[in-house]
Amino acid sequence: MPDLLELENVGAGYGETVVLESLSMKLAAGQALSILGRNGVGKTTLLNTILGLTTQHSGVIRYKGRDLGRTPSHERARAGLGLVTQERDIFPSLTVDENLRVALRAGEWDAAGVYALFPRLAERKKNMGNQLSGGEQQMLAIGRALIGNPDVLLLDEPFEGLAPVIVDGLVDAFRKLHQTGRMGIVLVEQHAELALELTERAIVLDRGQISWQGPSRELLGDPEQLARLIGLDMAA
Ligand SMILES: Nc1ncnc2c1ncn2[C@@H]1O[C@H](COP(=O)(O)OP(=O)(O)OP(=O)(O)O)[C@@H](O)[C@H]1O
Repeated sequence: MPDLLELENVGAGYGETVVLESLSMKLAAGQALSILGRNGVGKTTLLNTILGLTTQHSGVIRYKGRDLGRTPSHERARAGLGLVTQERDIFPSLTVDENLRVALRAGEWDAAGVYALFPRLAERKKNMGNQLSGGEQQMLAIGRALIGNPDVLLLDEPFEGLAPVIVDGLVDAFRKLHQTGRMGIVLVEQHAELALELTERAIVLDRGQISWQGPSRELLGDPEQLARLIGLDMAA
């Protein structure tokens, strides 16, 4: 069986600006992968590149064995690549329920499934998108990606700026998704230890290139190397 997602020597950026250089990675079905690194090293750019939202200068991105080439981002989304951005992209004047249903794509996940995963969203069903707390917005953003029934879920710093109790709830949801699903998950995260605990493999980026990749467990068990790779302040 081919890997779900494979990048081979991918170079990408914004217009002529180069951000990522010769980056190669693989993601199998059911696998979760952390993308770690200091601020500005290209983590978001990597997710955007997979979704076709940047300028790809070189290399190949294969999804289910097929070269995505110049496939536009909306087609990549329709084919099963689901991105949850840091901005969350909630429609402010639609209700929670409407925000969810606009993204519906037939499959295992439906609104009932999302509400079961995030009961808090069920209670806010009729609230407008602009009447939600940060944590509720994040649940809705993830729920909206899920209801699109993606085969690959790309999460850009989903725990950023949220209260610890909310993070705990999202972490539980992440574990459920990972344990039960066949989805491949790519998790960009500043909280390195947490990300390493949640995933099997990790990639560390440094100035647009991979400075380390391997089993998450290995990096988790070597705090000195982790601190060297991503900085002391970010390792915890
Ligand atoms: N739209 C854009 N146009 C031009 N350059 C950009 C754009 N977005 C990001 N960059 C640049 O690309 C580089 C990588 O940014 P990116 O957001 O991918 O890093 P990051 O690792 O996700 O950072 P952070 O952890 O702060 O979110 C940075 O130098 C940034 O200034």
